[in-house]
Amino acid sequence: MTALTSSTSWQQLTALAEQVKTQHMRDWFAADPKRAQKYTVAACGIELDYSKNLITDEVLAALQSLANESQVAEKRDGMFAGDIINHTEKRAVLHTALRNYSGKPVLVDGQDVMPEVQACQQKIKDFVASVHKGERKGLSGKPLTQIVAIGIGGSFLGPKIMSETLKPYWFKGVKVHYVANVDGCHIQDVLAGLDHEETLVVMSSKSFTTQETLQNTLTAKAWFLKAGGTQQDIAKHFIAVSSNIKAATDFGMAEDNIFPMWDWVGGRYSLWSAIGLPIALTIGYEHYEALLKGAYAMDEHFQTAPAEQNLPMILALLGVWYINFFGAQSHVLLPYYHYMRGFPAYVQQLDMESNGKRIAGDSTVTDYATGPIIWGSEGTNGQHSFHQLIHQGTVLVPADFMLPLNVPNQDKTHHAMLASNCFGQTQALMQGKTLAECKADLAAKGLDAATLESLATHKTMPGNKPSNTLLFDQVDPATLGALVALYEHKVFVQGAIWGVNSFDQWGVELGKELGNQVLDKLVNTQAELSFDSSTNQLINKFRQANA
Ligand SMILES: O=P(O)(O)OC[C@H]1O[C@](O)(CO)[C@@H](O)[C@@H]1O
Repeated sequence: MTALTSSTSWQQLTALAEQVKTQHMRDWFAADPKRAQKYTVAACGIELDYSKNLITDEVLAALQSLANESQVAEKRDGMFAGDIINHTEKRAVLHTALRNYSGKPVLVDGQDVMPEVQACQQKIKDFVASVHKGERKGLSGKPLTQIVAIGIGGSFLGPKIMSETLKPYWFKGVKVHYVANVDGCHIQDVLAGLDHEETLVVMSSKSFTTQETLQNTLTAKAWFLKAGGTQQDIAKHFIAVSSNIKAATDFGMAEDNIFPMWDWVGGRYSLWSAIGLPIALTIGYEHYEALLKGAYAMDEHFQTAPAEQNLPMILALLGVWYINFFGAQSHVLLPYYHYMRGFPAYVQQLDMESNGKRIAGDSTVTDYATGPIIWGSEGTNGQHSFHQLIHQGTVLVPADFMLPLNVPNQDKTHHAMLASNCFGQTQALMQGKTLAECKADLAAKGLDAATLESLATHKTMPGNKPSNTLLFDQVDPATLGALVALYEHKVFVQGAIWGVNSFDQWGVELGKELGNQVLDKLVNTQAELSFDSSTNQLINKFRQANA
C-alpha cells in the first residue's frame, strides 16, 4: 500500500463506497426536497448542480479530508507562487501568470515575468489591430484576410476550439483556417482555396521541433513561393509563436514576426499565451482579453473559495470518488451547445496528457487508478449514439452536462428542446426506471404476460448514474475563460491527490522517436530493416505500394 491508499480518509472512503453502492439517488431526492439546492454552487458565471451524484455530506467531508491530507491547498499555492512543481522538467507552472490581472508580480527564478507577459500581450493587441484595420499588407498591398494557423496539440486545440465556441463574436473581416495533421490532405484542402497575396501563415510551436508543424509550414512556404511570392515577401506573410526563438529565426522567421512564449507554460495550458493569437485574430483583442479575465476570475475563486464552495475542487473530488472507489475509467463531457462541440476534444488533451501517468512524485508506481479517459460530443447528438451505454451499459461513466441558458439570436423552440433534452437525460440517468414501472407501462399497452415479462427486463433502467450539470447565463468569452480554467484546476487537484506530475508528457516521445526511425526506412527504400517482424512487414507493404 502507498501513503495515499493507506491514508485514513482513503480507508474511510473505501468503506463509504460500499455503503453508497447499496443506496439509490432516487431515495435521497425523495427524502430531501432541498437536495438540489444543497449541492449547487456558482462562481464566475457558471452554476454547478452536482446533486445528481452518489454523494452524501459524509462522503464529501471524507473527500475534502483526502484533499487536505494530500496538501492540495499548499500545492495550489505553490503553483501560483511559481514553485518548480514540474519537477521532471525542472520548471515552474505559470499559465496563470498569463491571465494575472492582480497587478502583483509573478516571480520565476526571482525575476518578475509580468513585464514580459504584458509586452507580449501589447504586441498581440497591436498586431491584431493592424490586421483587422487592413494596415498589415501582403506582397501586393492587399490586406491579409485569410489566416492559416498551423500547430498541433496545445498549439492547435485551444485556438481552434475556443474560436469555434465563440462564433457569435467573430470579427467579420478575417477567416482563420486551422491545420494540424501531417496528413497532406489537411493542408492541401486549406491552401487550395486561398490567394497567397492575402494569406498570413501563423506557425505555432512551443518547442519549434514538432514534425507536423514544421512540415506543414514548409509546405505552406513552397505553396507561397510557387504561387509567385519571393523569399523577400516571406516576412510579410509568415509569423511564428514559440519559446524557441533561435530555432524560429534559423527556420527563416523574421525576429519581429516571432511572438514569444515561455517554458513555464505547458502546451496544453498555452491558449492564454501568444499561442492564442489566432483566437484574438478571430474575435478581436478585446474579446480575447475578456477570455483571459474570465480565467483570472476562476483563478481567484480557486485560490480563495472554501472547499465546499470551490468548483474546481468539487469537480475534482467527484472524479476521484468514481475513479478510485467505483472503478470508473472514463468521464464523458456533453456540451449542449453546437459551438462547444470541440470542448471534449480540448479537455481530452488537457486531462489525459496531464494525468495519464502511473508514477507518483516519489518515483513509485501508483497502486491506484489515475487519469480517466475523457470523451464526449455535443448534445443532443450523443443521445442518438452512445447514451445507450451510459444508461444501460455495464461500465460506470460519470458525465458533465453543459448548457447555456441563453444563446443570442437562437430560436426559442430549438433552445427549449435542447434544454429539455439536457435536463431529461440527467434525470433519466439519476432515477432510471424500475422493473415494476416498466411492467406497469407495458401492461397499460395490453402486452401478453410472456412478452411483457421479458421485455420489461430489457427496458429496465438501473439509474443511479452520476452527472453534473453546468449552466451558464451564456457562453461569452469571460464565461468560456472561466470554464476552461475550471477544468485546468480540476485536473490540477486530481494530479495533486494522485501525486503525479501533471505537467510533463514523457510518454509522447518514444512513438515520435521510433516514427522518425521508420521514416528513415520509408525514405531510404534500400535500407536494411531490423525492427520487429510486424513493423518490417508494414514498412515493406508501404515501400511496395509507393515504389
Ligand atoms: O507546441 P509544440 O511544441 O509544437 O507541441 C505540440 C504538442 O505536442 C506535444 O508535445 C505532444 O506531443 C504536446 O504536449 C504539445 O501541445
